[in-house]
Amino acid sequence: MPRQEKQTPARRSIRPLATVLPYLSRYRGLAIGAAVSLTIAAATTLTLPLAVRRMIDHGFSNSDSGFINTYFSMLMVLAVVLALASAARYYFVISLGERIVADLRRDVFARVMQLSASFFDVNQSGEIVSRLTADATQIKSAVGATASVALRNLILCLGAMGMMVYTSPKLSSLVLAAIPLIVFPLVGFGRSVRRRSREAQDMLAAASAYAGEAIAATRTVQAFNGEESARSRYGNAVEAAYRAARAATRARSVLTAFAITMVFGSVVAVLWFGARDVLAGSLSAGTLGQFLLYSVFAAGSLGALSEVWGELSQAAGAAERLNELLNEVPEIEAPEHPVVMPVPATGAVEFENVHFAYPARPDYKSLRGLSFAVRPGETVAIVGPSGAGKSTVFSMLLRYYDPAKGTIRVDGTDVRAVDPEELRERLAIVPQDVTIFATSVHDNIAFGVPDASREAVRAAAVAAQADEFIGRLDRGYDTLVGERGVTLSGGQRQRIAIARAILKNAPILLLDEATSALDAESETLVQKALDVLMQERTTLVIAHRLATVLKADRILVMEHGRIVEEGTHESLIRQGGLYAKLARLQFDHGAEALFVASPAPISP
Ligand SMILES: Nc1ncnc2c1ncn2[C@@H]1O[C@H](COP(=O)(O)OP(=O)(O)OP(=O)(O)O)[C@@H](O)[C@H]1O
Repeated sequence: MPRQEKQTPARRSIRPLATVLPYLSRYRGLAIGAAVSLTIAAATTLTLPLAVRRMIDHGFSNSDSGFINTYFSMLMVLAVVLALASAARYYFVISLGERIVADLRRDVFARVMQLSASFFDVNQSGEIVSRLTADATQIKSAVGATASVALRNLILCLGAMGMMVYTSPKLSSLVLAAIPLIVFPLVGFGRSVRRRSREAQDMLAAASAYAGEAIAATRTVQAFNGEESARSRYGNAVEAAYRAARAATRARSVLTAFAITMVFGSVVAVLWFGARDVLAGSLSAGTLGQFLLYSVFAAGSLGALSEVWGELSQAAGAAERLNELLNEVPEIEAPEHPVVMPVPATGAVEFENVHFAYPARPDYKSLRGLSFAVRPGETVAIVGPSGAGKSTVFSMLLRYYDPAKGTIRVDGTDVRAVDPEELRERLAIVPQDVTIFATSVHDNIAFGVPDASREAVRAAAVAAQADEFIGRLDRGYDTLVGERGVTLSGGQRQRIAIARAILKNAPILLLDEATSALDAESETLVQKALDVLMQERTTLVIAHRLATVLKADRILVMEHGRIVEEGTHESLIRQGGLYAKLARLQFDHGAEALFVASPAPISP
C-alpha cells in the first residue's frame, strides 16, 4: 500500500498525538478552563497534608474546641472547592475531547473524500471507516479523560515533590534519587505498548473491513450458503484483534506492576529512615505524617502517570493511523493556476495517443496509444471485448487517473490543466452499476445539484420515465430507498440515475449501458429516458444493445486498449472484422436478423 511505503520506520513516541495540538489551540476557552480547574483541584488536594500535620502536632494537644471548629470549617470549604474544581475539570476536559475528535473526524473524512481512485484501488473502505470510528474514539479518551488524569497527576506529582522537599530535604533527596530508576524503564515499556496497540488497531480495522464487505453483501453470502465461512472468517479476524489487544494490555499491566512496586518500594524505604529520625527525636511525628502523605500523593500520581503513559502510547498508535489518512496527498489535484475552460462549453472530447496502466497493476497497460475525437453533439458508441479498456476511457475522462503518456482534452483543454471540479461539471455519468444512496428519492436525484427545486427534480424524473413509479411509492419523492436502493428494482434504479444525469444537464454524457437484462417494459422505459438525455449533447456510450449502436453517429471498436475499427454499424458489419464477430455474439436477435440480411461474410 502506498501509504505504508511512505511511513517512516516506527517513530517511537507519543509524538503522533501532536496532531491534536492545532485543534487544542482552536478551543482556547475550553483548554484554559480545563487547565485552571485542574490546577485548582490539584492545589486544593496539596493543602490537605498541611492540615493533617497541624492537626497531629497542635490540634489534638490543644484543648481549645474553637480551634477545632475553625479548622474543620476550613476543611469543609476546601472540600467544596475541590469538588467544584473537579466537576469543572471533568466538564472542560471531556467537552474538549469530544470537540476535538468531532473536528478530527470531519477533517479525516473530508480528506478521504478528496483522495483519488488509485487510493481506493488498494485500501478497503471498511478499514478507513474503522479509523474514523475506533481510532478516533481512542484519541477522544486520550485527549479527554487520559490527558486530564495525566495533567492532574503531573501537577500533583510535582507539587507533592516540592512539598516533600519543603517538609524534609533529607528524606526527599533519598526519594529523588530513586526517580530516574523508575522513569527510564517506564518509557521503554511505553514504546512496546504503543507498538502493540497499533497492531491491535490494525487487526481491528481488518476485521471491520471484512464485516463491512460481508454485511453489504448478505444476499450474495446467503445465496451461496456462505454464512458459515463468513462467520468463521470474521471470527478469526476478531480473534486476531483480541490477541493483539491482549498483548498490548499485558504489556500495560506489566508496566503498571513495575511502576507501582518501584514507586511504593522507594517510599517505604524512605519512610523507614524517617521513622528512625522520629524515634531519635530529630523529626516531629506530624512532619513525618505530612511527608508520608506527600510521598503517597507523589507515588500515587507517578503510578497513575505510568498507567496514563500506557494509554497515551495506545492513543498515539491510533493518532498515527489517522495521521496517515490526513497526510495522504490526493494524486489528482487542481493545478496551482488552473486554466479556465472555454465558456460556453461545447462538449468536444479528444484522446491523443493515451497510454495508461492502473497504479494497482503497473505492469499491465490498460490503454496503449488510444486516440479518437468526438465532435460536439455527436453520439459515439464504444464497443469491444471484456477488458478492452472501455470503462477505463470514462475513468480517464473524469480524471480519476492521469495518463502515463498522451493527452486528454475536453473542449480543447488538457484535463490536467484545469480544476477537476470544473471538468466534472461538464460531465454527467450514468454508470452500469448505479449508486443509490440511503436517502430519499428526491435527494438521490438532486445529488449533483443539491439546491434543485422540487419542480426541477420532478421534471428530470418525468424525462427519465421515473415520475410514474415514484408517484406509486409510499411517500412519493420523500420515500427513503434503503441502503444502495434495495427497495427499488434494477430498472427503477437506472431511471433514477438517468434523472440525476438529466438534472445535472452537463454538455457531455458518459453512459455505461447496463448488461443485466431488464424486462421488455423497463428496457423500453430506460431507452426512452436515455433518448431524452442524449439529445443535444455529446454522448459517449459503452454499448451493449443493438438499438444503441444503430442510433450512434459512429462506433469505436476497442481491443487491448486501443481503437481497432471505426465506422457505422453497417460499414463495420461489411468489414467483417472484430465488430462483426462481436455483434454476432453480443447483440440480441434483432441483430442476428440484420446480420443475416447483411451481405458481408460473418465468421461463426
Ligand atoms: N482499478 C483497476 N485496477 C487495476 N486494473 C484494473 C482496474 N480497473 C480495470 N483494470 C484492468 O484494466 C483493463 C481494462 O478494464 P476496463 O474495465 O476498462 O475494461 P472494459 O472494456 O470496460 O471491460 P468490461 O466490458 O468487462 O467492463 C482490464 O484488464 C482490467 O482488469
